[in-house]
Amino acid sequence: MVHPELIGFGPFFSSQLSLEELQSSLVGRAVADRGRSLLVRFPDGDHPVVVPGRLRAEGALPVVGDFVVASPGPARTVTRVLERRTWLSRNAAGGATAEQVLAANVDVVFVVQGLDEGPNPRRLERTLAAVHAGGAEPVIVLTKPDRAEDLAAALAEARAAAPAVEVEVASGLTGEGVAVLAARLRPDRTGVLVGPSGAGKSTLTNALLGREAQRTAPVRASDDRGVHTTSARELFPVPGGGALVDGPGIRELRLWDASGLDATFEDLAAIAARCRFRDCSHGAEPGCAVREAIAGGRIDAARVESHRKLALELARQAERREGGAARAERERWKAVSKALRRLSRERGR
Ligand SMILES: Nc1nc2c(ncn2[C@@H]2O[C@H](COP(=O)(O)OP(=O)(O)OP(=O)(O)O)[C@@H](O)[C@H]2O)c(=O)[nH]1
Ligand SMILES: [Zn+2]
Repeated sequence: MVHPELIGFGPFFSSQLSLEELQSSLVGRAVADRGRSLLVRFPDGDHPVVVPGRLRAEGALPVVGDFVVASPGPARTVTRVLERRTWLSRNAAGGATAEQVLAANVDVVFVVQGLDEGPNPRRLERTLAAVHAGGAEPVIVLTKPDRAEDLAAALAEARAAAPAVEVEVASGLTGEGVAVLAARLRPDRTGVLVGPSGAGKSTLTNALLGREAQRTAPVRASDDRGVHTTSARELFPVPGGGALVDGPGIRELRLWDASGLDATFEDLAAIAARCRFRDCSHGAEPGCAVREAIAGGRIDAARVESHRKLALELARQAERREGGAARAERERWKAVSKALRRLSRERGR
């Protein structure tokens, strides 16, 4: 049995399932996450599911976009979260260095910036690095073209910050470019819009979903408290194909891992490969190809500086994280040696 109602369900996921699971109605996709409750779309309809504490302990909590397997029965319980193909994550708010996955199995991330403020290359680089880290395809979307002082210059600036990323111009107000973005979600890809407050994400989302402009989308599903409006991350089918994840908390992505950095700075990496020293800091070392490229106007000094800052930030994060892991390991060994001492005391008695 195929699952046409499970947008984005394909071979990557079906190969993780047994034949029985595939034929059951117990495979679904999480479509709404309200913090404490999770709504899952199954072939036989939407059901709120129970998420066992075991998954929390394993750090495998399902989020919007995840494909899950549930146990049968009136209260469906998630027994398994399928391996994610991609994800969108940020550091948990509040500065703790814990990763928070905002949405799973996202194919395309629209990185939105408003042309009233102009593209912000440094912010673009930071966001793109976070997107690349989760494996999704980024697309830069410049909104409010009517507010641009110089549209061509703005486009050039955005392209320079992300040589390998497509740049689109779109407006949810006039409808310009909306069809182009919608086409990127067909036939059944999952997209998400990220970007600073006021950039035009809600306006674009409404245009893509073909719904009335509104600040908060009413949640159509109901739970035991009845239909209500809430701030949840939610997956909406897009007319014409695909889906869009919408909801709070997807504003400013903070970096999580370094794997996205190289993809964002491919041009710099290519130049740095020609530095005489492999660990060149592009400071005072002789034979530095990067300094040469800056002097020759082939790369922007601000872009090199941005890369240096992001790399440093990642190194600090990694250090903090490893510090935490080392502490946990010490505690574990303390507990083990204490238990051993107790054991040997008891034996000695
Ligand atoms: N001039 C102009 N204004 C636009 C355009 N698109 C959106 N806006 C306006 O920009 C303002 C912010 O748009 P939103 O869609 O609410 O922005 P947002 O990114 O969702 O903001 P948050 O919800 O705070 O994250 C609104 O007043 C929109 O009407 C556009 O193409 N041109
Ligand atoms: Zn160098």
